[in-house]
Order: sequence, then C-alpha cells, then structure tokens
Amino acid sequence: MSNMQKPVLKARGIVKRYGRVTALDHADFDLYPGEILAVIGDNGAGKSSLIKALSGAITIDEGSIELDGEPIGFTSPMEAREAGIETVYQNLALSPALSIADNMFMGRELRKKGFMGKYFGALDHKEMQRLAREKLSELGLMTIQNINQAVETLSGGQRQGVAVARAAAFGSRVVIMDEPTAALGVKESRRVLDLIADVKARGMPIVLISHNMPHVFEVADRIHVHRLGKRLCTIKPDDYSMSDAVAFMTGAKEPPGVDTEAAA
Ligand SMILES: Nc1ncnc2c1ncn2[C@@H]1O[C@H](COP(=O)(O)OP(=O)(O)OP(=O)(O)O)[C@@H](O)[C@H]1O
Repeated sequence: MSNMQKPVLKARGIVKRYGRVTALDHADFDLYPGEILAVIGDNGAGKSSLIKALSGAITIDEGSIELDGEPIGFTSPMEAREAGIETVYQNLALSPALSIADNMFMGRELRKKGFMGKYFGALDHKEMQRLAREKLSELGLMTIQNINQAVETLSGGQRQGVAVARAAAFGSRVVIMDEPTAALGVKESRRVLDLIADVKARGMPIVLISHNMPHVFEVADRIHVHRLGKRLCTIKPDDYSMSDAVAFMTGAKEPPGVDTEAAA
C-alpha cells in the first residue's frame, strides 16, 4: 500500500563521516504520508546521525534528501523547522526555568500586533498562552493546570508532553521523535504513546527512534532496521516478532529478502 504513495521524506545514499568513523554509510530512508515509522538499530548503528541529517542538525557528505519530492539541503535545525520538520530530541531542549507557554514558543515568539510589536519587539504573551493552552488541550494534555508554570515543576512525562505538543503544533509536515519514552516510567510512557497516536490521527507522519521493542511494535506501521550505518530492511510489525526484529538489527539473523524500496 505504502509503495503506491510518494514518500513525504526520502533519503538516498546519504553518507556522514566523523573523521575516520562513518556514521552513515550510503543510507536510504522513506517516510510515507500518515504513517508512524519506527527506526531501530543497535548502539552506534547511526540512528541519531540519520535523524540529525533529516532534521538539519548535521550536513551530509554525500547523498540526497527530499521533502515532498523537493531536494533539501538544510544547514540548521531552524531551516528544517521552517520547512515543517519538527524534532523532539532525547534531551528535550526545553528550558526548565521558563513557563510551558514560553517553551512552546521558544525561538518563534509571537510579537504584539502594531507599533509596540513591530518597533519594540513586544511579545504577545496573552496570545501565546491562549495558543499553548489550545494546543495542549487538543492533545489531551490539560492535566497541566497552569500554562505559566515553569517546566522544571513538571514530571518527566509532562515535560515530554510539552515537547511533543510543541512539535505537533508547529510541525506541518513531519514530526521526528528521538527516544521519547526512554526516561519515563510506565504511566508516563503510556501518555506519550497515546500522544503519538493522537498526532498520527491528525494526519501527521511520525518518525520514532526507540530501543523499546514493545513500544515500537505497539505504535509503528513500519519499522526501519538500521545496521552499520545504513538501512538494512523495513518490516511490518504484523509480519515479524520482536525477537526477529532484534535479531535483524544485531546481525544474528538475515533480514527478509531484498529491500523493496531501495530502487524506488
Ligand atoms: N560528533 C561525533 N563525533 C565523532 N563520532 C561520532 C559523532 N556522532 C556520532 N559518532 C559516531 O558515529 C557512529 C554512529 O553514531 P550514532 O549516534 O548515529 O548512532 P546511534 O545508532 O544513534 O547510537 P545510540 O543508539 O547508541 O544512540 C558511532 O560510531 C558514533 O561513535
């Protein structure tokens, strides 16, 4: 089914070297409209490098990346954000001392309309608070009572929720999440997984990097298995077991057939 559609985000033959280390070794990647694509791989396989290349955090040495069929060459995460690719990083990149609303608008604060905004850069706090509240309630996150509360007073799961809400609110084409449940307890992970499902229900394709096989198998439509700097294969969670997936990614077992997307 997915092969009938054009990928939203596509990479071919991307290479990234750090000195003598080849983090990405002619890697391919495809994300299709409306899907949750999990990216799995052993430590050091190059998952983070792949995500950084797609989100503008690093520039690649070789290869090509396309967004909706257009070649892209981001030189900063801001450029990727402006193109509609939002990334929730492992370390979150939230500012603990700032409020929820301020965090949601960090780097793209709304200015007041008219003279004060235009000439004095006055921020429209009211409007940002209103929008933050709207976005968080859309995603069922209104257990966070006060939008002006500092992020440092929130639980890990709530913080993750703010980061996901921010990505969902601003990502117009793709949301990328790097280990969003890694630091969370069972209950908080549950909420974040539900949030991911909510974001998908709104039609947004999601890339999810995770080491947690139960989470991957629960939410992913497809799984991209990354090994030794490249895509080894993509599988559907319905067709394979979690131990198969782990065996592919560690090299204990041969992957299924030829990668059908490699030629596309
Ligand atoms: N800034 C860097 N400088 C030097 N080497 C790097 C850098 N970033 C990554 N690497 C190397 O590139 C390879 C791929 O790393 P990457 O972080 O992409 O893997 P990963 O699959 O995300 O690993 P993990 O699951 O452990 O986070 C590793 O050998 C790593 O040591």
